[in-house]
Amino acid sequence: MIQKVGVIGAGTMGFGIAFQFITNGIPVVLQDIKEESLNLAKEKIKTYLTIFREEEKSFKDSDEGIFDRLTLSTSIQEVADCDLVIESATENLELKQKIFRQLDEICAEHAILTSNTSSLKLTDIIRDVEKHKDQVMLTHFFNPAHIVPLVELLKGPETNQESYDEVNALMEKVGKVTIEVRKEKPGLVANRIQTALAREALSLLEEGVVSEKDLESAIFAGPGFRFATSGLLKIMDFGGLDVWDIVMEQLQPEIESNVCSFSVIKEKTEQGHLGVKASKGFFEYPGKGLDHYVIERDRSLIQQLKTFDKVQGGN
Ligand SMILES: NC(=O)C1=CN([C@@H]2O[C@H](COP(=O)(O)OP(=O)(O)OC[C@H]3O[C@@H](n4cnc5c(N)ncnc54)[C@H](O)[C@@H]3O)[C@@H](O)[C@H]2O)C=CC1
Ligand SMILES: O=C(O)[C@@H](O)C(=O)[C@H](O)[C@@H](O)CO
Repeated sequence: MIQKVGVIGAGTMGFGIAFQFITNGIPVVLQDIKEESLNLAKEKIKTYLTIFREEEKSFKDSDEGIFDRLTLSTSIQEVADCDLVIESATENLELKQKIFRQLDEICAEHAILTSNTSSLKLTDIIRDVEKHKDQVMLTHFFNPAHIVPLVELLKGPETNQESYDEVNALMEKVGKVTIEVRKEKPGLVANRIQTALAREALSLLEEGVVSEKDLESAIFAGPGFRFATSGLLKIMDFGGLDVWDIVMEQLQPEIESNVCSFSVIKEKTEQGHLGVKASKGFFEYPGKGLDHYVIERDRSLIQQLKTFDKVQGGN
C-alpha cells in the first residue's frame, strides 16, 4: 500500500503534484537539487492553500496539518523509504535515466518508480533499471497538476498489474481522473490530441482564416465548452454517428495534415515573445508578472473544478 510519496523535481509540475498529495492526506518528500526551487515550491503551496480557501474549495485539514506532511530535501536519499516516487525533473532523457538509476539503487524493493514526462518514452527512461523494472510506470499529470484532474498511466513492458492497480487506486483516492494508456506512444493520448488540435488551429491562424481572439473563442466557447462535461465520443453519439461519418470523410482531406513549423510561433519565439513568462506571446500580459496571470488562470480553473466535481460526481 502506498503510504508515502517521493516527488523528484520541485518545478512547475512537481510543486503541484506534491500539493495534490499532501492536501489529500498523503505524506510527501519533495526533492530538488536547487534549494531555491524547494523554497519557491513551499511558498507556492502556502499561496495555493489560501487561494483554494478563497475560492471556497478548501481542504478538511488545517494548513499546519497539511504542511506537516511535507518534507523538502536537496538529497535524493530522502526518498529512499517512499512507496512511490514520481520523477518530475527537467525534460531531458539523460537526466531522467540518471535519476532512475539512482532510484533503482536506493529505493526499497517494493517501491514503484514513475515519470511525469511529457514526450519521452518510458522504455528509454528506464533503460538501466534492473531491481524495479516490474514496478515502473508513466504517471503523466496535466498543468496545473494540483487542479487539472487527468493523470495518464502507462505500464512498462515488465510492470506488474499490482503496481499499476496501486498507483491507480492512489490517484483516484486523491481526486485525480486516470486513464490507462495501453500502448507506448510518444505523447501518450491527451498530448497527441492536443497537438493535433494545435496543428489545425495554428494552420488556420497562419492562413489568416481567423484572428487570435476569435480562435480562442472558437475553442473555449465551442468544442471546449462541451469538452468540459463530456469527451469526443459522447459528442459524436449526440451528433449522430451517421452525420459524423459523412463529416469525417468530407473534412479530413481539408484539414492540416503536414508536419509543419508554424511562422506564427517561430517569429514570436525569435522576437522573445515567449508567452506569459515574457509578458507577450499571442496576447500581451502587461507588467504584473507571471504569478499574477497564473493565479488569475488558476482561480478560474478552480471554479471549473468545482463544477467538474459536481457534474462528474467527484469529491
Ligand atoms: N510544464 C508542463 O506544462 C508539463 C510538464 N510535464 C513534465 O514534467 C517534468 C517537469 O517539467 P516542469 O515542472 O515544467 O519543469 P521545471 O523546469 O519547471 O522544473 C524542473 C525541476 O527539476 C529540477 N531538477 C533538475 N535536475 C534535477 C535532479 N537531478 N534532481 C532533482 N531535481 C532536478 C530543477 O531544479 C527544476 O526545479 C518534465 O518531464 C515535463 O515534460 C508534464 C506535464 C506538463
Ligand atoms: O498540457 C499539459 O499540461 C501536458 O499535457 C503537457 O505535457 C504539456 O503540454 C507539455 O507538453 C508542454 O508544456
